[in-house]
Amino acid sequence: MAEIDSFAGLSPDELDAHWMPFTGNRQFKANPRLFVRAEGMHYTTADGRQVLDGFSGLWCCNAGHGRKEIADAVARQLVELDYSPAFQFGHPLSFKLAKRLADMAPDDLNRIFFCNSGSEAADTALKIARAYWRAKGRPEKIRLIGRAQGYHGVNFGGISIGGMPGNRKHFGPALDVDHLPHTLLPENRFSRGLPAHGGEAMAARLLDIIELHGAENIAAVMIEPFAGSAGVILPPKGYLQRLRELCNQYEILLIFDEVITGFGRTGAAFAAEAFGVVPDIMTTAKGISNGAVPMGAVFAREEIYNTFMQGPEHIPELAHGYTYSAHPVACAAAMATLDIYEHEKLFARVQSLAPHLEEALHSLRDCPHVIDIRNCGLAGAIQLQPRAGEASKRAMEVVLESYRRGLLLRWTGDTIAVAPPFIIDTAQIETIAKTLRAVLQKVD
Ligand SMILES: Cc1ncc(COP(=O)(O)O)c(CNc2cccc(C(=O)O)c2)c1O
Repeated sequence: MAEIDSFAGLSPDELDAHWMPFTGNRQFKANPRLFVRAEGMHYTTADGRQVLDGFSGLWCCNAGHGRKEIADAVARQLVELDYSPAFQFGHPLSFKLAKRLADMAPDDLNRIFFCNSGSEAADTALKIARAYWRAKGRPEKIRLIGRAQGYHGVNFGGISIGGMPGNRKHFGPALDVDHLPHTLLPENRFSRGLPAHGGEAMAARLLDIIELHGAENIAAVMIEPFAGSAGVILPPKGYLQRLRELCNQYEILLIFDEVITGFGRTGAAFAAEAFGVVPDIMTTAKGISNGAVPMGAVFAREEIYNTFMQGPEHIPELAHGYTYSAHPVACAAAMATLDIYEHEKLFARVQSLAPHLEEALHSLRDCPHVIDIRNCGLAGAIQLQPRAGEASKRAMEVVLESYRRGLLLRWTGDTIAVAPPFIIDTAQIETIAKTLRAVLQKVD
Protein backbone atom coordinates (compact mmCIF):
# COMPACT_ATOMS: atom_id res chain seq x y z
CA MET A 1 0.00 0.00 0.00
CA ALA A 2 1.64 3.28 -1.04
CA GLU A 3 2.28 5.69 1.82
CA ILE A 4 -0.86 7.71 2.48
CA ASP A 5 0.17 9.99 5.33
CA SER A 6 3.40 11.36 6.72
CA PHE A 7 4.24 10.39 10.25
CA ALA A 8 2.80 13.73 11.38
CA GLY A 9 5.93 14.63 13.29
CA LEU A 10 5.84 11.40 15.27
CA SER A 11 9.18 9.73 15.93
CA PRO A 12 9.44 5.98 15.29
CA ASP A 13 9.77 5.50 19.07
CA GLU A 14 6.50 7.36 19.59
CA LEU A 15 4.78 5.29 16.93
CA ASP A 16 6.19 2.12 18.53
CA ALA A 17 5.04 3.04 22.04
CA HIS A 18 1.29 3.04 21.36
CA TRP A 19 -0.27 -0.45 21.27
CA MET A 20 -3.37 0.27 19.19
CA PRO A 21 -6.71 -1.48 19.78
CA PHE A 22 -8.32 -3.70 17.15
CA THR A 23 -5.65 -2.56 14.67
CA GLY A 24 -3.06 -4.22 12.48
CA ASN A 25 -0.33 -2.36 14.36
CA ARG A 26 2.48 -3.26 11.94
CA GLN A 27 0.46 -2.29 8.86
CA PHE A 28 -0.72 0.94 10.50
CA LYS A 29 2.72 1.99 11.74
CA ALA A 30 4.18 1.42 8.31
CA ASN A 31 1.58 3.82 6.83
CA PRO A 32 -0.09 5.70 9.71
CA ARG A 33 -3.59 7.04 9.08
CA LEU A 34 -3.74 10.01 11.42
CA PHE A 35 -6.48 12.56 11.97
CA VAL A 36 -5.42 15.90 13.46
CA ARG A 37 -8.69 17.87 13.34
CA ALA A 38 -12.40 17.31 12.88
CA GLU A 39 -15.28 19.67 12.23
CA GLY A 40 -18.83 19.05 11.08
CA MET A 41 -18.80 16.15 8.62
CA HIS A 42 -15.04 16.14 8.03
CA TYR A 43 -11.78 14.94 9.46
CA THR A 44 -8.47 16.59 8.55
CA THR A 45 -5.60 14.17 8.08
CA ALA A 46 -2.04 14.72 9.21
CA ASP A 47 -1.08 15.77 5.67
CA GLY A 48 -3.96 18.20 5.36
CA ARG A 49 -6.54 16.17 3.43
CA GLN A 50 -10.26 16.51 4.15
CA VAL A 51 -12.00 13.18 4.76
CA LEU A 52 -15.79 12.86 4.80
CA ASP A 53 -16.82 10.96 7.93
CA GLY A 54 -19.06 8.17 6.64
CA PHE A 55 -18.95 6.29 9.94
CA SER A 56 -19.60 8.85 12.70
CA GLY A 57 -16.09 8.14 13.96
CA LEU A 58 -16.92 4.70 15.29
CA TRP A 59 -20.75 4.90 15.29
CA CYS A 60 -20.52 7.59 18.00
CA CYS A 61 -20.31 11.15 16.63
CA ASN A 62 -23.97 11.31 15.68
CA ALA A 63 -24.10 15.12 15.78
CA GLY A 64 -20.90 15.55 13.77
CA HIS A 65 -17.57 16.89 14.95
CA GLY A 66 -16.26 19.93 16.78
CA ARG A 67 -19.55 20.80 18.42
CA LYS A 68 -18.75 23.97 20.38
CA GLU A 69 -21.79 23.53 22.61
CA ILE A 70 -20.27 20.32 23.95
CA ALA A 71 -16.78 21.80 24.23
CA ASP A 72 -18.07 24.81 26.16
CA ALA A 73 -20.15 22.64 28.51
CA VAL A 74 -17.14 20.41 29.19
CA ALA A 75 -14.85 23.39 29.80
CA ARG A 76 -17.31 24.94 32.23
CA GLN A 77 -17.75 21.67 34.08
CA LEU A 78 -14.02 21.06 34.39
CA VAL A 79 -13.63 24.40 36.11
CA GLU A 80 -16.73 24.06 38.30
CA LEU A 81 -16.51 20.40 39.37
CA ASP A 82 -13.84 18.30 37.69
CA TYR A 83 -14.48 15.14 39.65
CA SER A 84 -16.89 13.94 42.32
CA PRO A 85 -16.54 10.65 44.22
CA ALA A 86 -19.02 8.26 42.62
CA PHE A 87 -19.52 5.93 45.63
CA GLN A 88 -21.55 7.14 48.65
CA PHE A 89 -21.30 10.72 47.32
CA GLY A 90 -22.68 12.41 44.21
CA HIS A 91 -23.24 15.59 42.22
CA PRO A 92 -26.58 17.08 41.05
CA LEU A 93 -25.90 16.93 37.30
CA SER A 94 -25.88 13.12 37.22
CA PHE A 95 -29.37 13.04 38.71
CA LYS A 96 -30.65 15.62 36.25
CA LEU A 97 -29.13 13.62 33.37
CA ALA A 98 -30.56 10.35 34.68
CA LYS A 99 -34.05 11.86 34.81
CA ARG A 100 -33.68 13.30 31.31
CA LEU A 101 -32.58 9.91 29.96
CA ALA A 102 -35.40 8.16 31.80
CA ASP A 103 -37.89 10.54 30.19
CA MET A 104 -36.44 9.67 26.74
CA ALA A 105 -36.63 5.93 27.32
CA PRO A 106 -39.65 3.79 26.43
CA ASP A 107 -42.01 2.41 29.06
CA ASP A 108 -40.58 2.21 32.60
CA LEU A 109 -36.88 1.87 31.73
CA ASN A 110 -36.39 4.70 34.19
CA ARG A 111 -33.49 3.71 36.41
CA ILE A 112 -30.05 4.66 34.96
CA PHE A 113 -26.72 3.14 36.00
CA PHE A 114 -23.79 5.13 34.59
CA CYS A 115 -20.51 3.69 33.35
CA ASN A 116 -17.86 4.66 30.83
CA SER A 117 -18.18 2.50 27.72
CA GLY A 118 -20.34 0.03 25.90
CA SER A 119 -18.21 -2.82 27.25
CA GLU A 120 -18.78 -1.67 30.80
CA ALA A 121 -22.48 -1.24 30.04
CA ALA A 122 -22.71 -4.81 28.77
CA ASP A 123 -21.04 -6.31 31.83
CA THR A 124 -23.09 -4.06 34.10
CA ALA A 125 -26.31 -5.30 32.48
CA LEU A 126 -25.29 -8.97 32.79
CA LYS A 127 -24.38 -8.55 36.46
CA ILE A 128 -27.64 -6.73 37.18
CA ALA A 129 -29.56 -9.54 35.45
CA ARG A 130 -27.93 -12.28 37.51
CA ALA A 131 -28.10 -10.36 40.79
CA TYR A 132 -31.77 -9.51 40.11
CA TRP A 133 -32.88 -13.16 40.12
CA ARG A 134 -30.81 -13.76 43.26
CA ALA A 135 -32.57 -10.83 44.93
CA LYS A 136 -35.89 -12.35 43.81
CA GLY A 137 -35.00 -15.55 45.67
CA ARG A 138 -34.26 -17.51 42.47
CA PRO A 139 -30.44 -17.82 42.55
CA GLU A 140 -30.52 -20.75 40.12
CA LYS A 141 -31.51 -18.42 37.28
CA ILE A 142 -27.98 -17.55 36.19
CA ARG A 143 -27.64 -18.75 32.59
CA LEU A 144 -27.07 -16.06 29.97
CA ILE A 145 -27.95 -16.27 26.28
CA GLY A 146 -26.36 -14.24 23.52
CA ARG A 147 -26.45 -14.47 19.76
CA ALA A 148 -24.00 -15.54 17.07
CA GLN A 149 -22.21 -12.57 15.52
CA GLY A 150 -23.27 -10.41 18.48
CA TYR A 151 -20.86 -7.75 19.72
CA HIS A 152 -21.07 -6.53 23.30
CA GLY A 153 -17.60 -5.14 23.82
CA VAL A 154 -14.44 -6.71 25.07
CA ASN A 155 -14.73 -7.39 28.78
CA PHE A 156 -15.08 -11.02 29.80
CA GLY A 157 -18.84 -10.74 30.11
CA GLY A 158 -19.12 -9.05 26.74
CA ILE A 159 -16.96 -11.52 24.86
CA SER A 160 -18.79 -14.42 26.53
CA ILE A 161 -22.27 -13.19 25.58
CA GLY A 162 -20.92 -11.99 22.23
CA GLY A 163 -20.78 -14.27 19.25
CA MET A 164 -17.75 -13.17 17.25
CA PRO A 165 -15.24 -16.04 17.33
CA GLY A 166 -12.27 -13.76 16.64
CA ASN A 167 -12.99 -11.75 19.78
CA ARG A 168 -13.12 -14.78 22.07
CA LYS A 169 -10.80 -17.55 21.03
CA HIS A 170 -7.55 -15.88 22.13
CA PHE A 171 -8.57 -15.38 25.75
CA GLY A 172 -9.22 -18.79 27.25
CA PRO A 173 -12.44 -19.96 28.87
CA ALA A 174 -15.20 -17.36 28.93
CA LEU A 175 -18.50 -17.56 30.81
CA ASP A 176 -20.57 -20.59 29.82
CA VAL A 177 -23.11 -18.88 27.54
CA ASP A 178 -25.50 -20.21 24.89
CA HIS A 179 -26.07 -18.40 21.61
CA LEU A 180 -29.07 -17.93 19.37
CA PRO A 181 -28.33 -18.09 15.65
CA HIS A 182 -27.75 -14.77 13.91
CA THR A 183 -30.57 -13.46 11.68
CA LEU A 184 -28.79 -13.14 8.33
CA LEU A 185 -30.87 -15.26 5.93
CA PRO A 186 -30.17 -15.76 2.19
CA GLU A 187 -33.82 -15.19 1.35
CA ASN A 188 -33.55 -11.70 2.82
CA ARG A 189 -30.66 -10.52 0.68
CA PHE A 190 -30.94 -6.94 -0.60
CA SER A 191 -33.83 -6.21 1.76
CA ARG A 192 -34.65 -2.57 2.33
CA GLY A 193 -35.13 -1.95 6.06
CA LEU A 194 -36.33 -4.87 8.19
CA PRO A 195 -36.37 -8.10 6.16
CA ALA A 196 -39.59 -10.00 5.57
CA HIS A 197 -38.61 -13.62 6.10
CA GLY A 198 -37.89 -15.88 9.02
CA GLY A 199 -38.47 -13.61 12.01
CA GLU A 200 -40.71 -15.80 14.14
CA ALA A 201 -38.82 -19.00 13.30
CA MET A 202 -35.47 -17.46 14.19
CA ALA A 203 -36.81 -16.16 17.50
CA ALA A 204 -38.35 -19.55 18.26
CA ARG A 205 -34.84 -21.02 18.33
CA LEU A 206 -34.79 -19.69 21.89
CA LEU A 207 -37.12 -22.59 22.72
CA ASP A 208 -34.33 -25.06 21.90
CA ILE A 209 -32.09 -23.43 24.51
CA ILE A 210 -34.92 -23.24 27.03
CA GLU A 211 -35.59 -26.95 26.50
CA LEU A 212 -31.92 -27.76 26.97
CA HIS A 213 -31.39 -25.82 30.20
CA GLY A 214 -34.83 -25.20 31.66
CA ALA A 215 -36.24 -21.70 31.96
CA GLU A 216 -35.81 -21.91 35.73
CA ASN A 217 -32.06 -21.70 35.16
CA ILE A 218 -32.00 -18.88 32.60
CA ALA A 219 -31.45 -15.27 33.67
CA ALA A 220 -31.42 -13.25 30.47
CA VAL A 221 -31.12 -12.98 26.71
CA MET A 222 -28.89 -10.18 25.43
CA ILE A 223 -28.97 -9.05 21.80
CA GLU A 224 -28.44 -5.97 19.70
CA PRO A 225 -31.71 -4.78 18.12
CA PHE A 226 -29.68 -4.87 14.93
CA ALA A 227 -26.16 -6.32 14.98
CA GLY A 228 -23.97 -3.35 14.13
CA SER A 229 -20.38 -4.57 14.35
CA ALA A 230 -21.23 -7.76 12.49
CA GLY A 231 -22.28 -5.63 9.53
CA VAL A 232 -25.79 -4.25 10.14
CA ILE A 233 -27.57 -7.59 10.45
CA LEU A 234 -31.21 -6.67 10.84
CA PRO A 235 -33.98 -8.42 12.80
CA PRO A 236 -36.54 -9.83 10.35
CA LYS A 237 -40.08 -8.57 10.92
CA GLY A 238 -41.65 -10.26 13.95
CA TYR A 239 -38.33 -11.47 15.38
CA LEU A 240 -38.03 -9.05 18.28
CA GLN A 241 -41.73 -9.28 19.07
CA ARG A 242 -41.53 -13.08 19.30
CA LEU A 243 -38.39 -12.90 21.43
CA ARG A 244 -40.18 -10.53 23.79
CA GLU A 245 -43.17 -12.88 24.04
CA LEU A 246 -40.99 -15.88 24.84
CA CYS A 247 -38.98 -13.98 27.44
CA ASN A 248 -42.25 -12.95 29.10
CA GLN A 249 -43.62 -16.46 28.96
CA TYR A 250 -40.52 -18.04 30.51
CA GLU A 251 -39.58 -15.20 32.89
CA ILE A 252 -36.29 -14.41 31.16
CA LEU A 253 -34.99 -10.84 31.16
CA LEU A 254 -34.60 -9.35 27.68
CA ILE A 255 -31.57 -7.04 27.34
CA PHE A 256 -31.12 -4.79 24.31
CA ASP A 257 -27.62 -3.62 23.62
CA GLU A 258 -28.30 -0.20 22.07
CA VAL A 259 -24.73 1.06 22.10
CA ILE A 260 -24.98 1.55 18.33
CA THR A 261 -28.74 1.79 17.79
CA GLY A 262 -29.35 4.17 20.71
CA PHE A 263 -29.63 7.97 20.41
CA GLY A 264 -31.08 8.27 16.97
CA ARG A 265 -29.34 5.82 14.62
CA THR A 266 -32.68 4.17 13.65
CA GLY A 267 -34.58 7.49 13.47
CA ALA A 268 -35.99 7.17 17.00
CA ALA A 269 -34.30 7.79 20.33
CA PHE A 270 -33.87 4.03 20.71
CA ALA A 271 -34.40 0.97 18.50
CA ALA A 272 -36.80 -0.27 21.18
CA GLU A 273 -39.07 2.60 20.16
CA ALA A 274 -38.39 2.27 16.43
CA PHE A 275 -39.10 -1.47 16.42
CA GLY A 276 -41.90 -1.36 19.01
CA VAL A 277 -40.36 -3.85 21.45
CA VAL A 278 -39.29 -2.79 24.93
CA PRO A 279 -36.57 -4.74 26.77
CA ASP A 280 -36.13 -5.06 30.53
CA ILE A 281 -32.62 -3.63 30.48
CA MET A 282 -31.00 -1.48 27.77
CA THR A 283 -27.32 -0.64 27.41
CA THR A 284 -26.08 2.53 25.71
CA ALA A 285 -22.82 4.45 25.14
CA LYS A 286 -21.32 6.15 22.02
CA GLY A 287 -23.99 8.64 20.92
CA ILE A 288 -24.92 9.49 24.51
CA SER A 289 -22.06 12.03 24.55
CA ASN A 290 -21.48 12.32 20.80
CA GLY A 291 -18.22 10.42 21.30
CA ALA A 292 -16.70 13.51 22.92
CA VAL A 293 -16.23 12.08 26.45
CA PRO A 294 -16.41 8.35 27.25
CA MET A 295 -19.72 7.43 28.82
CA GLY A 296 -22.13 4.50 29.06
CA ALA A 297 -25.55 4.19 30.64
CA VAL A 298 -27.60 1.13 31.52
CA PHE A 299 -31.38 1.63 31.64
CA ALA A 300 -33.32 -0.77 33.88
CA ARG A 301 -37.02 -1.18 34.51
CA GLU A 302 -38.15 0.38 37.80
CA GLU A 303 -39.21 -3.06 39.09
CA ILE A 304 -35.66 -4.34 38.64
CA TYR A 305 -34.26 -1.43 40.63
CA ASN A 306 -36.92 -1.80 43.32
CA THR A 307 -36.11 -5.50 43.69
CA PHE A 308 -32.60 -4.53 44.80
CA MET A 309 -33.93 -2.02 47.35
CA GLN A 310 -34.08 -4.43 50.25
CA GLY A 311 -31.89 -5.32 53.26
CA PRO A 312 -30.00 -2.96 55.61
CA GLU A 313 -30.15 0.53 54.13
CA HIS A 314 -26.51 1.38 54.80
CA ILE A 315 -25.30 -1.52 52.63
CA PRO A 316 -24.86 -0.87 48.86
CA GLU A 317 -27.72 -2.74 47.20
CA LEU A 318 -25.59 -3.51 44.11
CA ALA A 319 -21.90 -4.24 44.65
CA HIS A 320 -20.85 -2.80 41.31
CA GLY A 321 -19.69 0.52 39.84
CA TYR A 322 -16.74 2.44 38.48
CA THR A 323 -14.52 5.29 39.69
CA TYR A 324 -15.79 7.34 36.77
CA SER A 325 -19.46 6.27 36.93
CA ALA A 326 -21.56 9.44 36.30
CA HIS A 327 -18.37 11.47 35.83
CA PRO A 328 -19.32 15.19 35.99
CA VAL A 329 -17.56 16.02 32.72
CA ALA A 330 -19.16 13.08 30.91
CA CYS A 331 -22.53 14.17 32.27
CA ALA A 332 -21.94 17.72 30.99
CA ALA A 333 -21.01 16.39 27.55
CA ALA A 334 -24.10 14.18 27.52
CA MET A 335 -26.44 16.99 28.54
CA ALA A 336 -25.03 19.24 25.80
CA THR A 337 -25.32 16.39 23.30
CA LEU A 338 -28.97 15.75 24.16
CA ASP A 339 -29.60 19.48 23.75
CA ILE A 340 -28.17 19.31 20.23
CA TYR A 341 -30.26 16.24 19.33
CA GLU A 342 -33.33 18.06 20.60
CA HIS A 343 -32.75 21.58 19.26
CA GLU A 344 -31.65 20.38 15.81
CA LYS A 345 -34.31 17.63 15.70
CA LEU A 346 -31.61 15.21 14.62
CA PHE A 347 -33.62 12.03 15.20
CA ALA A 348 -36.35 13.29 12.85
CA ARG A 349 -33.57 14.22 10.41
CA VAL A 350 -32.45 10.59 10.42
CA GLN A 351 -35.98 9.57 9.44
CA SER A 352 -35.97 12.03 6.54
CA LEU A 353 -32.47 11.06 5.35
CA ALA A 354 -32.86 7.28 5.73
CA PRO A 355 -34.62 6.83 2.35
CA HIS A 356 -31.81 8.74 0.64
CA LEU A 357 -29.16 6.51 2.19
CA GLU A 358 -31.27 3.46 1.28
CA GLU A 359 -31.45 4.50 -2.38
CA ALA A 360 -27.76 5.41 -2.47
CA LEU A 361 -26.63 2.09 -1.03
CA HIS A 362 -28.98 -0.12 -3.04
CA SER A 363 -27.92 1.70 -6.22
CA LEU A 364 -24.62 -0.18 -5.81
CA ARG A 365 -26.24 -3.58 -6.26
CA ASP A 366 -24.75 -3.99 -9.75
CA CYS A 367 -21.19 -3.25 -8.63
CA PRO A 368 -18.58 -6.03 -8.78
CA HIS A 369 -18.49 -8.52 -5.90
CA VAL A 370 -21.61 -7.11 -4.14
CA ILE A 371 -23.62 -10.01 -2.70
CA ASP A 372 -25.92 -8.21 -0.26
CA ILE A 373 -26.95 -4.72 0.79
CA ARG A 374 -28.68 -3.92 4.09
CA ASN A 375 -29.92 -0.70 5.61
CA CYS A 376 -31.83 0.76 8.56
CA GLY A 377 -32.06 4.42 9.53
CA LEU A 378 -28.65 5.99 8.95
CA ALA A 379 -26.82 2.69 8.97
CA GLY A 380 -26.07 0.42 6.08
CA ALA A 381 -23.84 -2.40 4.88
CA ILE A 382 -22.52 -3.64 1.55
CA GLN A 383 -21.46 -7.26 1.74
CA LEU A 384 -18.80 -8.42 -0.72
CA GLN A 385 -17.92 -11.83 -2.07
CA PRO A 386 -14.76 -12.77 -0.14
CA ARG A 387 -11.62 -13.00 -2.28
CA ALA A 388 -10.59 -16.67 -2.42
CA GLY A 389 -8.32 -17.45 0.52
CA GLU A 390 -8.14 -13.83 1.64
CA ALA A 391 -11.14 -13.28 3.90
CA SER A 392 -11.86 -9.60 4.62
CA LYS A 393 -9.00 -8.27 2.43
CA ARG A 394 -11.24 -7.11 -0.42
CA ALA A 395 -13.39 -5.09 2.00
CA MET A 396 -10.26 -3.73 3.67
CA GLU A 397 -8.87 -2.58 0.33
CA VAL A 398 -12.19 -0.90 -0.57
CA VAL A 399 -12.17 1.01 2.72
CA LEU A 400 -8.52 2.03 2.44
CA GLU A 401 -8.99 3.16 -1.17
CA SER A 402 -12.11 5.09 -0.12
CA TYR A 403 -10.01 6.73 2.59
CA ARG A 404 -7.42 7.66 -0.04
CA ARG A 405 -10.29 9.28 -1.99
CA GLY A 406 -11.46 11.25 1.04
CA LEU A 407 -14.16 9.04 2.58
CA LEU A 408 -14.01 7.28 5.96
CA LEU A 409 -15.90 3.99 6.16
CA ARG A 410 -15.39 0.76 8.09
CA TRP A 411 -14.95 -2.88 7.19
CA THR A 412 -16.00 -5.88 9.25
CA GLY A 413 -15.21 -9.23 7.68
CA ASP A 414 -16.13 -8.83 4.01
CA THR A 415 -18.75 -6.20 4.74
CA ILE A 416 -18.40 -2.44 4.37
CA ALA A 417 -20.38 -0.52 6.96
CA VAL A 418 -21.74 2.98 6.44
CA ALA A 419 -23.06 5.07 9.36
CA PRO A 420 -22.71 8.82 8.78
CA PRO A 421 -23.38 11.55 11.34
CA PHE A 422 -26.96 12.80 11.29
CA ILE A 423 -25.90 16.24 10.03
CA ILE A 424 -24.97 14.74 6.65
CA ASP A 425 -26.75 16.20 3.64
CA THR A 426 -28.12 14.44 0.56
CA ALA A 427 -25.22 15.62 -1.62
CA GLN A 428 -22.77 14.01 0.79
CA ILE A 429 -24.85 10.81 0.76
CA GLU A 430 -24.48 10.87 -3.02
CA THR A 431 -20.73 11.35 -2.61
CA ILE A 432 -20.57 8.20 -0.50
CA ALA A 433 -22.32 6.21 -3.22
CA LYS A 434 -20.24 7.72 -6.03
CA THR A 435 -16.97 7.03 -4.20
CA LEU A 436 -17.99 3.47 -3.37
CA ARG A 437 -19.07 2.80 -6.96
CA ALA A 438 -15.72 4.03 -8.31
CA VAL A 439 -13.74 2.06 -5.72
CA LEU A 440 -15.74 -1.14 -6.15
CA GLN A 441 -15.07 -0.97 -9.89
CA LYS A 442 -11.35 -0.51 -9.24
CA VAL A 443 -10.63 -2.98 -6.45
CA ASP A 444 -10.40 -6.55 -7.70
C1 LIG B 1 -23.47 -3.20 20.49
C2 LIG B 1 -22.18 -2.82 21.17
N1 LIG B 1 -22.00 -3.10 22.48
C3 LIG B 1 -20.84 -2.78 23.11
C4 LIG B 1 -19.83 -2.16 22.43
C5 LIG B 1 -18.55 -1.83 23.16
O1 LIG B 1 -18.46 -0.45 23.38
P1 LIG B 1 -17.04 0.16 23.79
O2 LIG B 1 -16.12 0.02 22.59
O3 LIG B 1 -17.36 1.58 24.13
O4 LIG B 1 -16.55 -0.63 24.98
C6 LIG B 1 -19.98 -1.82 21.09
C7 LIG B 1 -18.87 -1.11 20.39
N2 LIG B 1 -18.95 -1.19 19.00
C8 LIG B 1 -17.94 -0.91 18.15
C9 LIG B 1 -16.78 -0.30 18.58
C10 LIG B 1 -15.79 -0.05 17.62
C11 LIG B 1 -15.96 -0.43 16.28
C12 LIG B 1 -17.14 -1.04 15.91
C13 LIG B 1 -17.37 -1.47 14.48
O5 LIG B 1 -18.51 -1.83 14.15
O6 LIG B 1 -16.42 -1.47 13.72
C14 LIG B 1 -18.12 -1.27 16.82
C15 LIG B 1 -21.17 -2.18 20.43
O7 LIG B 1 -21.35 -1.93 19.11
